[in-house]
Amino acid sequence: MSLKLGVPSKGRLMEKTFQWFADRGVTLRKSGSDREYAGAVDGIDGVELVLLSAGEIPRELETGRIHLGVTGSDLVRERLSAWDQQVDEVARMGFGGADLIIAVPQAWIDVETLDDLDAVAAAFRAHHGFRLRIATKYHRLVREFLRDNGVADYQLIDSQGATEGTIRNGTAEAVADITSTGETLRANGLKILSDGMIHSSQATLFRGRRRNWTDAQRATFKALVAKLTA
Ligand SMILES: Nc1ncnc2c1ncn2[C@@H]1O[C@H](COP(=O)(O)OP(=O)(O)OP(=O)(O)O)[C@@H](O)[C@H]1O
Ligand SMILES: O=P(O)(O)OC[C@H]1O[C@H](OP(=O)(O)OP(=O)(O)O)[C@H](O)[C@@H]1O
Repeated sequence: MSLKLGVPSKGRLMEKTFQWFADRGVTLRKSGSDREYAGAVDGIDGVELVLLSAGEIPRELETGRIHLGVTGSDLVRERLSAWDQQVDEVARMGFGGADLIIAVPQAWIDVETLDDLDAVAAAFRAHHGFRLRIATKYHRLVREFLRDNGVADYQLIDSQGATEGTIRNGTAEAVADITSTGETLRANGLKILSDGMIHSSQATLFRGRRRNWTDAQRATFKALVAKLTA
């Protein structure tokens, strides 16, 4: 059986992933039409390309349905519990960079740090009778980060998109989201807490730690890594 490599099927990560492999002598391409999620690999034998949503790749690595996968380091940490026991990093790829941060309205002039947020959260609850709301799609990472930093008086509101808009819409008081240029934060009148950096993400090639690989798959993996990291 071949070694299965999962890469993002569309969007910002797909093209740069294809380019990264091409620069190292391995050609990945979609076979068939643009909507068909099958692919082909040239430049090395025994590797099969599987096109998947970036968000699904962590789980596919965990279950062993793919052996290698490219996705954001944020998504692996968010989607897998004890991620470093499920996957190994093979290569940080140097693109797809984005920071997962906590931001609050610029108008909150007394709130610059997590300690300030904690104080505001306690006052907020006393005043409103419910906990300050933080909108995010990164539930695991945000909970762990706030727990480790002693912030407890909050609730998470699930937001799968347009997260920065939740404050204007009155459904959250703060957000935890990805930023790259910072434009979305600025446009929504938000500022990042000075110690509010949760994770600095980039596209990364991961290997699943399930070790039920055949000898042929191991040999292919060795040859591929030699090419990619030469
Ligand atoms: N400006 C940005 N905004 C959002 N994500 C970004 C940005 N820059 C890089 N990324 C990274 O891209 C990855 C998310 O990619 P994408 O949205 O295509 O995946 P997805 O969640 O699987 O989406 P979908 O479910 O729509 O396929 C994350 O690792 C994220 O950190
Ligand atoms: O710092 P910036 O360069 O402004 O980028 C950050 C924005 O990009 C992402 O949204 P995306 O475009 O993925 O849409 P989404 O709101 O559906 O997640 C992210 O959720 C932020 O909203």
